[in-house]
Amino acid sequence: RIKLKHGSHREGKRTDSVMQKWRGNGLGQFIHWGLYAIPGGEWNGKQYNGAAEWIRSWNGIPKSAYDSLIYKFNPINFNADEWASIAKNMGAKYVTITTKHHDGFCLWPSKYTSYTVANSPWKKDIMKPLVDAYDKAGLDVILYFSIMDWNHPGWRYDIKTKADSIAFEGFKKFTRNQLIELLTMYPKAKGLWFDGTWDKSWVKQAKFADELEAEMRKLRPGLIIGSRFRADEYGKRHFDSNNVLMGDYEQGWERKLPNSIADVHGNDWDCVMTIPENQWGYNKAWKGHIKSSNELIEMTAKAVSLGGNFVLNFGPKGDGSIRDEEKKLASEIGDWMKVNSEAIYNCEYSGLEKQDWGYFTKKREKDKVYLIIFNTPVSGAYRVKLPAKTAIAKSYLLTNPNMDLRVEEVHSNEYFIYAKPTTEAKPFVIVLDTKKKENNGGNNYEKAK
Ligand SMILES: Cc1ccc([C@@H]2N[C@@H](C)[C@@H](O)[C@H]2O)cc1
Repeated sequence: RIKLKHGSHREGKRTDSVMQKWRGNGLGQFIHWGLYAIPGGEWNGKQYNGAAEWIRSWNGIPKSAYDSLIYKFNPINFNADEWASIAKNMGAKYVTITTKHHDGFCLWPSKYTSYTVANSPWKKDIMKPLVDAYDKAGLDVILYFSIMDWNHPGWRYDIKTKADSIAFEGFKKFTRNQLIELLTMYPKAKGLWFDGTWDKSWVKQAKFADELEAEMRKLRPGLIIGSRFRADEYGKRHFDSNNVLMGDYEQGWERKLPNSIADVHGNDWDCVMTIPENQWGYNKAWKGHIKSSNELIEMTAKAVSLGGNFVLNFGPKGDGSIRDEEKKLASEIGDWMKVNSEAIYNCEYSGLEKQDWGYFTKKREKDKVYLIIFNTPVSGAYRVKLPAKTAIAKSYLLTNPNMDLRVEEVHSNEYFIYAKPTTEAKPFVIVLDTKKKENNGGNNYEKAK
């Protein structure tokens, strides 16, 4: 172990109730909204083929033209309650909302820059109605904040000269002021989701960032901050130089999922995911592979089966409305969650060996295991291997708890559960009530002949 002053200050999962609640959320909504939603990936009839929220970085749009989009921000169809109800009906338990993306435009009336909603035709604060609407709908709010800020004159990608260093000191103060401002103006926020922290200029600020994280945690006890915020004094990010997770959960799973429990190193984590291949902000072109609700439900199940949360991104249009394709997916996911969310909420990694038919989840602090079935074997038999001391007390479809399913013990601690797949091509859930095995090792079920 090497001595670190600015490495991780905590090992293992947080056990406090705020983190327990976060851990049990299972499904969240991400919102990417800002000036980039106005061009929507297109400028002067030309398509930007990168991610729409990065259009400012494209040489197809003059930077000054992009920056002047502030004078076009007037989302007449913005309805915070509608966004919150879409998320609630999808079955999301929390939302992560961009307060400021890389372009530096602030969705709140920050005192520390003029590049905010206050100086747009809209004039009003966007964050307050959003935080209040999601809170009223019963969803926790996490604030996304990009450290990298293309609008601030003090931003630098690296610090090479004395002038860079002086400019960046001003930028650091500005950043600290904005973060304290956000936590003060929106005290209901449960956490911060940091982005834009990969450049050398910020990676070199181990001491400053460590002290800033401490200041934020002191101001907001219980605040949830992920592994992406700060690097240690050797520039190590996400995991410090002793390979200990930075922050409260791992934020490395962007548009990808871990494949096995070994990939998550016993940490909390979230996976943030786009519906198209790689568009976070609104893009007029709804092209390439658009994930179906079945795919997104499977990603949610996989994430929860490996002890993480799945956070699905929505990119509202420049006028503040949410596109129909996203609303349709949210309601399809919600239809499934209305029936099956018992296998998602407050569930965790089961410790059981993955089987081909789908994913196991386990209810926290309960002897209840869920089989979320995506691939029905032609045999109609679902294989389950249990630890030696665990027996099956009861097995049934989540949608029909009064009808016991046939269970056959094919070897010791290995069973086939027989169930007819549901008629429509949608995943379904088998529940196992487990119990400790009596010492005679007897099961209630027939032994293999
Ligand atoms: C290379 C790269 C940088 C930043 C991103 C940002 N992180 C996502 C959560 C979005 O905000 C995207 O713009 C994505 C890829």
